[in-house]
Amino acid sequence: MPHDLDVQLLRLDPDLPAPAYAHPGDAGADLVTAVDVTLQPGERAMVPTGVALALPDGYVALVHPRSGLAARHGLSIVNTPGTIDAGYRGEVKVLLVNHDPVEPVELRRGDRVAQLVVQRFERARFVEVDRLPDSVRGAGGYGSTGGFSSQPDPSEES
Ligand SMILES: O=c1ccn([C@H]2C[C@H](O)[C@@H](COP(=O)(O)OP(=O)(O)OP(=O)(O)O)O2)c(=O)[nH]1
Ligand SMILES: [Mg+2]
Repeated sequence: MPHDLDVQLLRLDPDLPAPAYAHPGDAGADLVTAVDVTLQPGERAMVPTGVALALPDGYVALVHPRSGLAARHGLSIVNTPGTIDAGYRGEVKVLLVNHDPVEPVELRRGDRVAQLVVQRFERARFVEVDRLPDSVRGAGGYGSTGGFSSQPDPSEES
């Protein structure tokens, strides 16, 4: 079990719950929307969560979608995962989007709309070189290893 990290939290909207983990061992603490919002198909909206944080140096909080809402309603986050920098002191906001092609998504103040994953990160020192070391993958990417095995590549059909 990871140790608990103290993260300073300011409740800007004291009637709303603080971010909370639903189960022991969960990676994401649920965030709620502070406002009612209805998203039409394809529509996006930036919703406030009623909280601000001061993360310790060397940590980041990532705003992830909730899979249940994604599966049931097509609700996701435009910039998933959103990045909350350690130095950010403003309100945590969630840029929601309704991916359902037909149904609107209706959210009420207090609904859990996203989850916050707090992680350590490394800060890179970018060391410029004239040539990168060889690797097995090389420059291959973007599907270079093939696609779905159930769908044969038409160029290989006889
Ligand atoms: O989902 C998000 C993403 C970002 N932020 C806040 C915290 C973050 O520290 C700040 C800046 O985010 P980011 O660096 O992703 O956006 P940017 O477009 O690069 O803005 P900036 O120029 O302020 O860095 O906005 C949120 O509240 N929610
Ligand atoms: Mg930025």
